[in-house]
Amino acid sequence: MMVIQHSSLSQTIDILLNWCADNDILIDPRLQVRGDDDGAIGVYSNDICVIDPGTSLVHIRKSSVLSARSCCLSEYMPHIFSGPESQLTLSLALYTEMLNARSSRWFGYLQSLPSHTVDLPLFWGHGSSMDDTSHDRDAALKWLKGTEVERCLQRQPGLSLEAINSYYTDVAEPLIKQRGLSSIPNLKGFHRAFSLVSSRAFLVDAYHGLSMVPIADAFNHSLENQVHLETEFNVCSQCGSFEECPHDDDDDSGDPSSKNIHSPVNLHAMPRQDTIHSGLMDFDAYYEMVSNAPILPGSEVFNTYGETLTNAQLLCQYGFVVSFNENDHISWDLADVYQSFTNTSVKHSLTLSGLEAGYATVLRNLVFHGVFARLSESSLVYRHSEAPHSDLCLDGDGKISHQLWVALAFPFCVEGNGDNSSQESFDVISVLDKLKALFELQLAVEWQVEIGVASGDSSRRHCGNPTASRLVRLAELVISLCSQRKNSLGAHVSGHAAELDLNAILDAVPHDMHRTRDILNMVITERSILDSCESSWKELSAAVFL
Ligand SMILES: C[S@@+](CC[C@H](N)C(=O)[O-])C[C@H]1O[C@@H](n2cnc3c(N)ncnc32)[C@H](O)[C@@H]1O
Repeated sequence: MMVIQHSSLSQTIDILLNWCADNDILIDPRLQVRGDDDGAIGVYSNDICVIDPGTSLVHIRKSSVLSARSCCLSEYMPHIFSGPESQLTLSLALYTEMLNARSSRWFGYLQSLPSHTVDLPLFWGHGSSMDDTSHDRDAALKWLKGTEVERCLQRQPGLSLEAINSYYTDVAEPLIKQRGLSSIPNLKGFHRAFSLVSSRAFLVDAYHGLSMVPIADAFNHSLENQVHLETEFNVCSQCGSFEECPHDDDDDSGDPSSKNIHSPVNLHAMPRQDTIHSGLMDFDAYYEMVSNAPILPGSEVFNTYGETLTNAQLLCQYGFVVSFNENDHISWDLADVYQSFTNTSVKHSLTLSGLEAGYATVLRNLVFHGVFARLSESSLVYRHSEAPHSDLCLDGDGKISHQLWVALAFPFCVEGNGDNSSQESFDVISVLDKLKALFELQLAVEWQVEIGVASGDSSRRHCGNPTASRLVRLAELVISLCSQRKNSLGAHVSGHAAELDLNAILDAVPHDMHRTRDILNMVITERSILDSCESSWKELSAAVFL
């Protein structure tokens, strides 16, 4: 195993920067790579002037990135570019170089990486029960039940601890032992490599795929960010060529547009100001970190690891959370929604597959039918366009996504369509008409609530109206979905999170139990989102007056 011989973070950074110079990684002199008191690295502006957007600040020679293509065991590795397997393959690539220690051509870079396994929830259940963090880990694991963190962990079965351990035993260890690297491998070391890949890797192009990119990975994350990595993804997947190459003929797709199209990832339409090199430079040989916002003198320069990442996603992949995250939301899948029907008095005759098929059909036809033409007028439903994991969610204000609204309202609107209501075929137009009428009525009632006319003649006109009855049942479902979720938060803990004074519990947790504190803060956020949604729909339901 590699032993770091340096005595301080600044020495580590010096070694890194010397290695960068030797490996043709060019950093604008107005940037400074610096350590902080916690031993972490960040990038800062050390200029006295603002650095303009569109400035190319770091050039990273493509051959300097560490990937399954470039590592010492490359010829024995599959080249997989996406999905869980690409993370495992890159972990193996990184681990082999870590085992090579000083003889690795990335030693100067590797010695600058965190020397411990990044603290991902994935590993919390499997640390030593003897160490002084075990109490914190155990408490955090109990509180994360039913939260978005648990859902994040479950969403990637291919990257569960069991899957990682099996990959190590079945693939990584045998290959490393067979090739006889300088150090003996062990599972703990592989976990560290995996955690570094999870928290630092970039998908750069069709040749290197997921890669460790020195210096690009020294920037910390913020939603208010100033730089991003720019790469040309569509290079030749066999030789990395940006130009025409002999492998072009190997592409038998017959689609000429699939060959060597150089559409950049993260392209910002700004004039480029290359300040590093005044002479001739082969730009195709580099990836670049480019500014996308003004960088103030002396400030830290941030990248974003994803514009839509929630705290649960940040914690699971990168091991940290931010204090206020506007992306935080609560998600369900269709099976959860279906389950909620059976937990209420709402009668329906749908099967889960009927709901899945109906939901998909309705979503495809929504726009043409204008169901949500007046969506912007609603204070309870929002248009959810980004769907990295789930469409069925509540946003940070407790509004439901239009997809969740459809999934919940569909059973009431499909009933009465003959015997097909439990089948996968139904009269689409009739269902869309009912959904539209339902949403229009909801807007009218929302308006009544807003102006304070929650009783009186205007609402009595809903009496006996089947659309009004659907609206009440929809509200019942939303309320039930929220309360079920609240009851499942920290489900193990004596008493449901829904009833506990979570702020008092948080106050009593010592500050060094940061995992428990982070998770409790998330439980508090999730409960307040659910409370807010539940109370608005109760108010709406009370205003319908059947
Ligand atoms: C790509 S690295 C960034 C460089 C890193 N600070 C280092 O010392 O090498 C990602 C890691 O930096 C830390 N990090 C990045 N952004 C952060 C933020 N906004 N708050 C707290 N930690 C952050 C986390 O530990 C994360 O796993």
